[in-house]
Amino acid sequence: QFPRECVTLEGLRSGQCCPSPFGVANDACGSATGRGQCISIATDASPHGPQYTHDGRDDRERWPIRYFNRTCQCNGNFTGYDCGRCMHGLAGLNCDQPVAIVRRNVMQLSADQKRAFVTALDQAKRTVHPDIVIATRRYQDVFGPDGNTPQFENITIYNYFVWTHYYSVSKTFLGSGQPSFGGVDFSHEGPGFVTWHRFHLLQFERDMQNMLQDPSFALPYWNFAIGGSTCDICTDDLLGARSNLNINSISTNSIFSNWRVICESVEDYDTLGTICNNTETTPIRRNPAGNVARPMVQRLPEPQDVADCLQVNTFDTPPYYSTSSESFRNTIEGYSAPQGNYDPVVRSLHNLAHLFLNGTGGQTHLSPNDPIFVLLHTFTDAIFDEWLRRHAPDSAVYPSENAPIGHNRGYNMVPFWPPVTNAEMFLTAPENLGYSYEAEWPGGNNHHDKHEDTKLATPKNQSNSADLKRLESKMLFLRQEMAHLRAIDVKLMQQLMSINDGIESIKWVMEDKEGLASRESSLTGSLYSLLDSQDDTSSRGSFTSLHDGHSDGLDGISVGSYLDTLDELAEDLSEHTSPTDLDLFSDKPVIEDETFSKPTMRLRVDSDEYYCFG
Ligand SMILES: O=C(O)c1cc2cc(O)c(O)cc2[nH]1
Repeated sequence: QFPRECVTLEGLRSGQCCPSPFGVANDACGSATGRGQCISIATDASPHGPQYTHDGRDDRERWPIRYFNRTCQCNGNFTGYDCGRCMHGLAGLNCDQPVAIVRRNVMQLSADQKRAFVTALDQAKRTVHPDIVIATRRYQDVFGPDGNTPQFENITIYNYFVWTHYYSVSKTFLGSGQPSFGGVDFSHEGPGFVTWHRFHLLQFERDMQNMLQDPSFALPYWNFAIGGSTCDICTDDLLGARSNLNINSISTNSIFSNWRVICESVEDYDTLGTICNNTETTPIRRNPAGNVARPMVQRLPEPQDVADCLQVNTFDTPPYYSTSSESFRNTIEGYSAPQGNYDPVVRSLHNLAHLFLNGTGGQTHLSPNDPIFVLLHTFTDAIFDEWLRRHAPDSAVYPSENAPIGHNRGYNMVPFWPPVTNAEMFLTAPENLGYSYEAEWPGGNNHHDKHEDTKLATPKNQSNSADLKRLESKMLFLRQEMAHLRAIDVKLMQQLMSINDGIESIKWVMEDKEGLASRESSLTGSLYSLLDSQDDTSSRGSFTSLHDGHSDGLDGISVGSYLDTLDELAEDLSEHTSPTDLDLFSDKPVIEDETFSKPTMRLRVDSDEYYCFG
């Protein structure tokens, strides 16, 4: 939640968190190099909805003002709590090199890619976050029992991802002996659901990129809209199969069977007023499709549910809550039916996917402990991004007031640092946030037409389209190869002409030496006739079929013919020249960058065209 260097006594008392990048002393936000400057934090002053009735009692109100009121504002493409990093999708010293981050269907990754992803998650579970520490006490106790010991703790990268979710959904503590207030949720049941989870993933992806030192690392997604009652990603090469010994556990063949959850003691936090920390307790529980008491959550969403949801035109509707009807946000979140109508008994799409998991992943304070959360939310985010692309909404459709606390457009999302508003995540991802999804959606650009075919790509036709993409890139590769071959073609042609020049010189020498009458040059004739013929019976095979509709005019030249020609020339030369004469040429490779200087000549390469070299 806060950079380690800011949670000193001095930092907390000053309310300023403007570190210097790269360990340089006294260069707040890298202002000396123009990276950024330390500014006052703006917070949302608009009224929130009626759900929260305890103003003044919660550290998360007007986030992050209870802890800090000054932060770095970064210039240009710089970002981060100290302006020491590049904005999403950019890399390099000056943050001016684009990096393509493509989030792909996890089922379509190769075995190596799957293994690398699982291994990276496990590394994140064990690696202490290099920059961020978490508060382990509410603000009133954060200076410790003696008032001089800030109550912050290290946390691993993955556990930080879990902790931020827990902190955003936790209840408002109202004092010992009083029940905590549960009518508050800074990341669900409001318009901020999509923007909060989007940033949550972005931050985690960024942490993973830094950990792996790979700026192109991309989180994959789980297309959970496949219907049926099978968790297709619950296999040991991915998120873990079911244990043979315990229906609620993950197979010991999966690395995730070793994971232990954090934030489990929610009753303690709520009664004692404490906060979850990095303490790991019990294994992940998961029993996909196993909630027999609730048959409606025993099946995954259908492909058609996604197609329907994408056609809900309005981003959100009053009261901007889990009771909103005809709201895209409430539909993708899953409190409405996929067609948009609110129905209190319905659980669909995102909510349904959570509840289907039936265990750790189905409880809001715990759910990211199950790494399926990551993939479930990347797919949710992919749907959100597709909705943004299709409907191209004005930023004003995101409510600026009267949404539940934390969900107004200008609210800084809790508990992220540096402050980031919901509005900043309400933008199409490829153009504004530096990542995209490799996903197939129904109907292409048919977003406003309810009558067109809007069937979501099933895993089968998704894999067809991935095959198509692979085929396209193979074709691109082949075209490049062809261009390369054409370049070789030209060089061969040039060398042939040089050889021809040489032959002409030899002829001269021989004629001169032997005083023979001038005769018709069989060699030159041979060269010309061979190039004319483009003979498919060539012993080297013909390359004339290379023509691909992207002609640069050289496609008709046959490399095979040139090589044949060279053979014949060599034969001719051996017949008509002495070894001494051949020595003139023998140290020249057939393909070499440098060409002999040669007179301009026109060379016929097929019946209609002449090419000019010289
Ligand atoms: O009951 C629901 O609808 C429900 C459960 C659940 C768990 C979770 O982690 C979420 O993020 C949402 C959610 N909804």
